[in-house]
Amino acid sequence: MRTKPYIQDNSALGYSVGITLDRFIKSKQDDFPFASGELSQLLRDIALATKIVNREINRAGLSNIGGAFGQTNVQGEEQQKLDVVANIRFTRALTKGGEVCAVVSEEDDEVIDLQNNSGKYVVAIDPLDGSSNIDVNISIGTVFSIYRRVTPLGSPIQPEDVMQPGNKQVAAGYVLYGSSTMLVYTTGHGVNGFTYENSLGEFFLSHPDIKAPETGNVYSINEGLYYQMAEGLRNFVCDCKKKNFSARYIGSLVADFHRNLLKGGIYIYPGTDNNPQGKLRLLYEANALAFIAEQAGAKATNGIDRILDMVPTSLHQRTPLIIGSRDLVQEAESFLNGKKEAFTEKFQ
Ligand SMILES: O=P(O)(O)OC[C@H]1O[C@](O)(COP(=O)(O)O)[C@@H](O)[C@@H]1O
Ligand SMILES: [Mg+2]
Ligand SMILES: [Mg+2]
Repeated sequence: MRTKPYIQDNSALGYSVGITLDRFIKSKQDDFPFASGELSQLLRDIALATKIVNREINRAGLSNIGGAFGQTNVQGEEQQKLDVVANIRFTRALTKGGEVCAVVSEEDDEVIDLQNNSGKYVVAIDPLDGSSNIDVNISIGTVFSIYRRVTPLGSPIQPEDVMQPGNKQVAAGYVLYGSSTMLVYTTGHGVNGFTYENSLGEFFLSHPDIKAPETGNVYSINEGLYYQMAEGLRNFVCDCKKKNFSARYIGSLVADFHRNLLKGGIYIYPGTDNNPQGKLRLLYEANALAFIAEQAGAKATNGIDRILDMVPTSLHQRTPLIIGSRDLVQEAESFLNGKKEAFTEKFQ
């Protein structure tokens, strides 16, 4: 019998779909020499829930799960039906997976104890980010952080399992439901992005080893808050205008962050006179994105401290967030701390 070696040739295909998320996760298990595969399985569970949520989002305009749910969450914000649906889908996937002992979710006032004391991991999640954009067909997201529990396996979960600083994350990621659906995650060994192929029902590696540009010319901030924020930040915003930067603000943190991560730019959600700690939540919004930002060479601060070093004091704690290209974040910090000459011409 004559044989010939297989030589991969994609030239006739037009495009190559490449490596699936599943296969990628498996290949990366070598990053954890003593790993038993549970973290890998947990990432797969999240990816599976993501596919289901993606389907729900896609057809929300045709089904009865668009619109308001008629209740407010613990933050006092009006829940959308998809907030609730996504919360159920993710929590259910994490419960069935068996690797997780507790979940902190934006949509639940208390920690959800999954009654699985052998689960090694704790997950903090914003099941649906940017939910005010759902009904107007604008990009939305999911954000998640994964921690290893610190108390012994088999014992009931304790506050210290849940209230860990961001620098203890073992993995974090986000999903962007945009013109395509993408899952971006890190396990502390760089950042990789996967694009969802609808008809195959698979995520494929499309953005390997993402590196954030060191600087950029995009600033993203809700300028309606201008007169309520610190003078230093106002001066920074004026400086961006003076430099003819582009203002880009979608109002979905994941989407704003993702654009700036790939193209260069800075995202700011400031503390204000009315809300000195801003709006974004430390445990399930800021920490995950800060971990990803740093892994991609970008920066994240609350204006004083590195986000990842903040020690949480409450479950739904908020924090100001300045995140994005390294040089721009440093610049904003300098303005905020009064080290830069104030830009005198006032923005009116
Ligand atoms: O409308 P604002 O005040 O600019 O706030 C926008 C921010 O609020 C959020 O929508 C909060 O997220 P949720 O939808 O998960 O509550 C962020 O995604 C976004 O960056
Ligand atoms: Mg959010
Ligand atoms: Mg949300």
